[in-house]
Amino acid sequence: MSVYAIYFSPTRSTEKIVKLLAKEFGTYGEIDLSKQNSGENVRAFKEEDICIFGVPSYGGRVPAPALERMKKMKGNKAKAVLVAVYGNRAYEDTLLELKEQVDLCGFHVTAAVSAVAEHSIMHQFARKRPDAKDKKELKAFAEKIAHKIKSGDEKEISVPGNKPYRKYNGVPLKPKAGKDCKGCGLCAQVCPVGAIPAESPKKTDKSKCISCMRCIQVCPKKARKVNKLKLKIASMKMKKACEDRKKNELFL
Ligand SMILES: Cc1cc2nc3c(=O)[nH]c(=O)nc-3n(C[C@H](O)[C@H](O)[C@H](O)COP(=O)(O)O)c2cc1C
Repeated sequence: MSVYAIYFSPTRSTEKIVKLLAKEFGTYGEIDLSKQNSGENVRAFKEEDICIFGVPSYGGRVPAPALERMKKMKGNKAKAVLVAVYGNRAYEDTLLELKEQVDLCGFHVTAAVSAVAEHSIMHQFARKRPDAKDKKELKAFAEKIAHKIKSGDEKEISVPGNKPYRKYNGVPLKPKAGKDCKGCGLCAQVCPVGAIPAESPKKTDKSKCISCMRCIQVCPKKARKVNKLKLKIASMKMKKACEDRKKNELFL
């Protein structure tokens, strides 16, 4: 039996949460779907394997590159645990969309989790989450999931979400490099969708950019930013929906 932490996680909150859950099952392998070439190879799993799939919610949906990169996986009835990580607004159809893809790949979905993490665009929402309370709760979720799997309980789960899925057209916040950019190219190397040309990393291809904010997070000079005014307006619009502390949930 092998355990895998499989995640799309541009700013690494999803990665942290998936690993926190995976740790409860012992040692685990990692598949990082944030890497541009990560969907190229066929990956086949065994029935006894446990795969923990984590994605952030983008507009209440699974980020398109994450879905695309899962398509060549062959579940062969391996057990899947789904994790939707969201920035304290809502995750709407994310778990349902993730479940449908994972089902299509031939996994058996045994549990699902929604978990709150600091908003990767508007950091004032869910700041510093997952915090100690979240971590304790997520650990308890993992124990319950492990118990379900160990006991051989194969009960199908249902997750919240509606069809047709919410429309998602991206967010109009595309990071740009300012005068502090030294052209080191680190952002171009790690961009999940190749939106930053390696030969001129000051530029961003807006048609490819998914606004994941990874380039801002990794820039050693803090030279990449989104438009301040647009960010402020977006934050004001989101304030009411994001203010109160949202909860983590377990679906077993
Ligand atoms: C483009 C984009 C769209 C987002 N949409 C939502 C959303 O609809 N609801 C929400 O609660 N959080 C939303 N968030 C916040 C992320 O889901 C959250 O910060 C998550 O932890 C980011 O995961 P990561 O750190 O693994 O990249 C969005 C973030 C980005 C970058």
